[in-house]
Amino acid sequence: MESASGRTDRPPPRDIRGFRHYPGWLTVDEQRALLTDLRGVAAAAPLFSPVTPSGRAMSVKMTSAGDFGWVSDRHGYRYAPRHPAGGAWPPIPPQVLEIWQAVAGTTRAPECCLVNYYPEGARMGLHQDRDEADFTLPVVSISLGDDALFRIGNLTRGGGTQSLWLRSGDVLVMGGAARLRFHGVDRVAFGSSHLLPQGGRLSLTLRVVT
Ligand SMILES: O=C(O)CCC(=O)C(=O)O
Ligand SMILES: [Fe+2]
Repeated sequence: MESASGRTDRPPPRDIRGFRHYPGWLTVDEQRALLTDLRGVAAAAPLFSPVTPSGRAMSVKMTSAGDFGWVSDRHGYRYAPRHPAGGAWPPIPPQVLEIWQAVAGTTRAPECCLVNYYPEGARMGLHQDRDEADFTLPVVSISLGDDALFRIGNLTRGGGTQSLWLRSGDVLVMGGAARLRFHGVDRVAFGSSHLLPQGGRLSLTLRVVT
């Protein structure tokens, strides 16, 4: 079937512990177009360094698009209708919505597109995404820029894990019975991609929040 953007050769997914990995979903031209859209998002809603409830600064910088953005501070983790600086979040770019529609398997639209920027040395510890109201709906991630070593664990903390490299243009669907699996980013191979002039990695994660 032809996708909305006209490309007919989208790759089939690979199953890893119930997560669906689509290597090379986006062409390089599509990645560049997406990056242009994200510059617009970051201009309207600047990247910030979230602080965990325990007071530690996260190594990842974040912002969001959509009706809600994900924020973290001394008061905890939550979805918020406004950027910490007070403004509304910009709309989710149409190209991002198209990707969701192609892979998410739901008629609901995402309400949050969390944008994570991983500068050199940044990582994200193993965690579950459980601030959303309905775990029957997936979280979809899109990777841009440097390669990331992504680790998938279990439905509870501990136990064996499995890792894969997420590369620029890859899409990952975290849904179904795997929706609450622990996952994280152990490291980013800084300089492995030339997509971002300053290096580093961007991940977009799309979520239905309410
Ligand atoms: O950067 C990634 O690929 C994963 C991000 C993630 O797990 C999250 O934002 O909850
Ligand atoms: Fe996550």
